[in-house]
Amino acid sequence: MRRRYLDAMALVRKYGKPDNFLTMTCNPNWEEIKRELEVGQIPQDRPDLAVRVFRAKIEEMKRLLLQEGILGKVQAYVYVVEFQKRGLPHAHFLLIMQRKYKLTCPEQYDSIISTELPNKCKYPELYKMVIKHMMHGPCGKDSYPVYRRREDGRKEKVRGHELDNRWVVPYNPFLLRYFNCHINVEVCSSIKAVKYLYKYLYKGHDRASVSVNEADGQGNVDEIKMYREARCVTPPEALWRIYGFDLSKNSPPVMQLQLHLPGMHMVTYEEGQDIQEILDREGAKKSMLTEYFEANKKNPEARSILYRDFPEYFTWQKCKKDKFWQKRKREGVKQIGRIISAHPAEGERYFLRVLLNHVAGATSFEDLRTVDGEIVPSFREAAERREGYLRRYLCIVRLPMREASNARGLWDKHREAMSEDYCRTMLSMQAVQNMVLIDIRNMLQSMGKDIKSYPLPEINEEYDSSHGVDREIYEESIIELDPDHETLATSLNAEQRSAYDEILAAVDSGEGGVFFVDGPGGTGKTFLYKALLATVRGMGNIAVATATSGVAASIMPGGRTAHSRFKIPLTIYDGLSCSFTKQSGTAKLLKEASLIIWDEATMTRRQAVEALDNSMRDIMNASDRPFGGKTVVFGGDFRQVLPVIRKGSRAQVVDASLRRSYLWESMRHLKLVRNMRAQSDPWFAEYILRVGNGTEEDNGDGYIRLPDEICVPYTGEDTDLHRLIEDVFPMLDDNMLDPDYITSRAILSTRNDCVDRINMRMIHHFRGEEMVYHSFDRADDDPHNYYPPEFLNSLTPNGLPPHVLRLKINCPVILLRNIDPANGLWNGTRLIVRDFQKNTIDAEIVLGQHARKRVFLPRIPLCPSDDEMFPFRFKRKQFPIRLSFAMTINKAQGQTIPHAGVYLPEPVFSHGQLYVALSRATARSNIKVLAAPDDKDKKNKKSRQDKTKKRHKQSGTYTKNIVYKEVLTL
Ligand SMILES: Nc1ncnc2c1ncn2[C@@H]1O[C@H](COP(=O)(O)OP(=O)(O)OP(=O)(O)O)[C@@H](O)[C@H]1O
Repeated sequence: MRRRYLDAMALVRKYGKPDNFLTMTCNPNWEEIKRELEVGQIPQDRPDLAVRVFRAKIEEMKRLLLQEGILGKVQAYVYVVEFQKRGLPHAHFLLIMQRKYKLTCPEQYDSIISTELPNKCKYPELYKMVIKHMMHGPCGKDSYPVYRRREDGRKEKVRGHELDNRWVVPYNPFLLRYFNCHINVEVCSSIKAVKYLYKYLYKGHDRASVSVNEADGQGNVDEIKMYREARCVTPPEALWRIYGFDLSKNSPPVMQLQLHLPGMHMVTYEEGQDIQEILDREGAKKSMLTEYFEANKKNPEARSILYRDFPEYFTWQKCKKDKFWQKRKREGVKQIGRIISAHPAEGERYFLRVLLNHVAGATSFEDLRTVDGEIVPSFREAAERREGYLRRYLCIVRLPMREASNARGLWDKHREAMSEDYCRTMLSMQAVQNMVLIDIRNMLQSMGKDIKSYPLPEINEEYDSSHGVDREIYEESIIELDPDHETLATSLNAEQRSAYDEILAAVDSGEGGVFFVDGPGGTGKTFLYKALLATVRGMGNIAVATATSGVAASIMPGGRTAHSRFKIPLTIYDGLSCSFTKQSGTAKLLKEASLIIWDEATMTRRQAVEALDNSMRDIMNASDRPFGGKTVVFGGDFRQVLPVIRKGSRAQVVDASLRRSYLWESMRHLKLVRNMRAQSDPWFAEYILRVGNGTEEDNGDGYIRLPDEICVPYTGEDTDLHRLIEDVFPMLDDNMLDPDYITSRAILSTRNDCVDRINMRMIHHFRGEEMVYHSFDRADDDPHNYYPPEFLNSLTPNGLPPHVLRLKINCPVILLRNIDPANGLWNGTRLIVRDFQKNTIDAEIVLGQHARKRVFLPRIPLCPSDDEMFPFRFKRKQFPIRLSFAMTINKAQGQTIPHAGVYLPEPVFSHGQLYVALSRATARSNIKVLAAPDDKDKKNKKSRQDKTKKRHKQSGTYTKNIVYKEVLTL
């Protein structure tokens, strides 16, 4: 079964790119079947009779689709007949059309798929069938286009409810009329939806028959035979006939509708014309769009018509003196409008188009930006606010931070608003409610919360497309394969290739193996992981991608942090196990997985890796084999900073590293040496590597010389820091609105207090009004109030936001918690603040695969890690962000910072810090370092003076480099 599913996926990949597929779901009409069988009731003991009739109908449907080509010529197809436990069969089709017959624009969708009540007088039979079969839906999926659903005021009473076009399940009039049963036909443009179609293969239904076919092996239906038999009907003809259009005429013309931001429409003029004259000309300020607004102002009846449908009801009049929309005298004129396209990268113009395509009746640009009576600053925000998704996120999901008991009230109050998007894709009320609840459940789950702790309505699991499959496995199965990644394997270099072959040999043999891919930055570790993931997933197997940090995890498709994926407990000790049970979805996922990847393993404590080993041996019932005999690939670079052990000695730090694990010896070490990153400054790349390896010559005290070009001269004055800031953020005033400028720069330092100092300075200079958010701090187990709030407020533990968070619009921030990994909100995600709400911050993700996404950040209670060792349980309620003009070197590990500054008022204090700080840059020209001579060594003042003297005698700037050579794998 699985094989067939994979074959189907292969077909989709082969023929489906880059556009879309048609999916169909058919349920039998029992009345019809009983009539055909000439029975009043289908005998309980003879369900096969009904199935036989249904099958015959499916055969007929195949004939129409594949031979007659009623929806267009089919390149390849897959169909599944599913027998549910209740005994009701369903048929599902996936059709991949030949290139010429792919549906690429809304007009084409609308010609094949209808989501409207047909004309009752013209097509009375079809009308009845739509009411009977198509007014309730299986369930909504994403990746489908938004079909035309005119709000034409027509309603029908169905099962006691007044329903209008919004309640019509997408259907094809011809097929519905022909078969008189529920047939949902949709266009989908994502592989996700195809996977959805096959979900029951995982669900393990009693019986299912699947057929996967390339039309005739060469990709053609037998056209010659069809031609001879004169049965080939082109799809528009078949459909026009049903619609009653005149076949002799061509399809209706398309009118391009202007699209522009306020005051930015085009004006035509002739060479030599006076600019002022052109601007003063009558009608110069008018465009189709501005006049659409005007028409809406003047004609109340126009307000139910979308801009793109306007040409059907109005004609565009343009003469020398004036421009306007005039009401058509004749109704029923087929004139299709199409709003000129806009690419998402165009930002506001794109969102303006999205709004125009969904909102009818706007009377001005401002009106379009009005949501719930409030004018929002941008079209983007207006478009997003209209999405039920965001409302769900805001309403319930940010609730864990408030009292869960509010949930029911909020649900009742905002249910409709939260359902907007699902209502649009049309479902029964019940289905909409369930889909929304399932979404909320998933969002909560990704934040580690359980919907059951909220007094919300019960979910009917039938509506969950992952129903019956453990969520972990379902999520892995719907990871989209990037076609580009499938070809990576062919471009691996020799070292990568040999690692790739070895790892895959372990996967293929089923014997398993544990590997450590050892390579400094730029040697193509991520490249190798991507190739491995694509190959293993492409074979239909499960590959689990994880990394120690969220930032690294987000680069891999389907990547998760190792802690969340493996459920590694926060408190780490020897002999630890993961906290999932043998029956859990996580255990099943890991058992099924053919490959597990854990990147940046050098940054985690060995006990976390050992916990995974313990649990894997347990779930695989193979106590004598590392990781229970799975293929597990670790990766990392021991030159980078090691796991943080608060106040830990060198021996303790080294002991916590993976290098000291009992697993180390059983790992096969695969070295990557060749730097694959384009190098503009090879000397500097070599230099950094020497710093990391501890082979750069020092002055005898562990101090190494920094290249002169990168140093900001140290004078001991406050102006030094100012200079560093100027170097890293040149002309800040002119550039502060440019997100690329802001996020490609940061100053790194060793300690939080230095970082805070720089951030304070930067935000002070940043233009705009300041918003200050104070945290609520408390000590949970302090009944006698030993720790007053002023004291708690003064604490700045690692990983926690400050008590006083000062922000301005457009300032950069970094997220400190994984609050919604599925939507790119990791610990380490970099964002730009876009607006302030009362209890949320509106921000935009600026880097990585979720870049440009707008998100709302809630205030949440945060606790410091156990390492902080407070004698009480400290809780701070604050937005989980910090300013990120400056950040600690540890936080910068894994971040891309093309223009970095390094501020070392004190020398680095742990292994790998200098290497990590310097290696953020790729050339001497894009890094600046301000390093103070060491004056901390107060114990031996004299020796310090001697050393300083000695250092001063040496020309150039020296700074400390700490390398624990015992962990390196040179
Ligand atoms: N075989 C290859 N062919 C072409 N480009 C490659 C190859 N291997 C790596 N690259 C490119 O080199 C650059 C560095 O690779 P990659 O990001 O995989 O390295 P890395 O070891 O993961 O680095 P880091 O640890 O700094 O993230 C990337 O731009 C990548 O696309």
